[in-house]
Amino acid sequence: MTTALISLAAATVRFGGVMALRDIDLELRRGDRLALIGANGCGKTTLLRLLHGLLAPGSGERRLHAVQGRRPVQAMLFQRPFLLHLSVHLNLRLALWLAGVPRGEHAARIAEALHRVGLEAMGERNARALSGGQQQRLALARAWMLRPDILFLDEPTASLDPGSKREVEALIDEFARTGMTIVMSTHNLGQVKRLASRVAYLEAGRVVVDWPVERFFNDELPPEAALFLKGELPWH
Ligand SMILES: Nc1ncnc2c1ncn2[C@@H]1O[C@H](COP(=O)(O)OP(=O)(O)OP(=O)(O)O)[C@@H](O)[C@H]1O
Repeated sequence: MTTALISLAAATVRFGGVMALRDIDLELRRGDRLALIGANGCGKTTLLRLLHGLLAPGSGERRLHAVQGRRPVQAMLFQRPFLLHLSVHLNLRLALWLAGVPRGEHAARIAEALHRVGLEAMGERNARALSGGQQQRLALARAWMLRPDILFLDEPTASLDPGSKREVEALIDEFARTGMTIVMSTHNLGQVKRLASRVAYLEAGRVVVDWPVERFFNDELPPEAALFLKGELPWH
């Protein structure tokens, strides 16, 4: 049986006069690799923030379900990672400290995470002086260290060159294979095919389609979603 991690019921988010999300019913299940797609301003980032709990719905409901009797651990990765002008090690140590991880575990967790993303030689470098791709890998290491059940990613490869994009995609794929549930927004349909198991297409704050990835690319879509796919979205 697939287990629900987060449920949204008739959830609405409004920013002043802007209805960013309307009447969203969505269930995130364990093991999902959910891609959120749609035009600029359709509500993808707002939906990520709502699912993550950074925003509360103005009306409707968000429910977080327990995983083996505990609250699921969540982490979020932004398009441009937020890193401090400190060494790679200190950036990671700070994240562990903020998450309340016992001090005795820090060194091992940091070493494992840096190894996993291939940055083990960079520990003493200033995090802000790393390349864009390295910074995103560091942000993935920081998320990985917290052992999240759910990882939210907001256009994680948008500003990266093709090589760095491939490296970051490979890491996301690897994380998902360990059982991590993934929710990501993207403008790249190739990336959706490579990484997602499920696709939600949004338009003007509504979820128009929420289908398994094979169905999304093979079945007849509602006209507005079909029109969007025919547009000039990149595939690489
Ligand atoms: N903090 C905010 N204050 C006011 N309006 C906001 C805020 N955040 C988002 N919005 C508005 O809500 C709508 C949805 O924005 P959102 O950032 O979720 O879209 P998006 O699909 O992620 O866009 P993009 O593809 O450009 O990143 C837009 O009209 C946006 O201007």
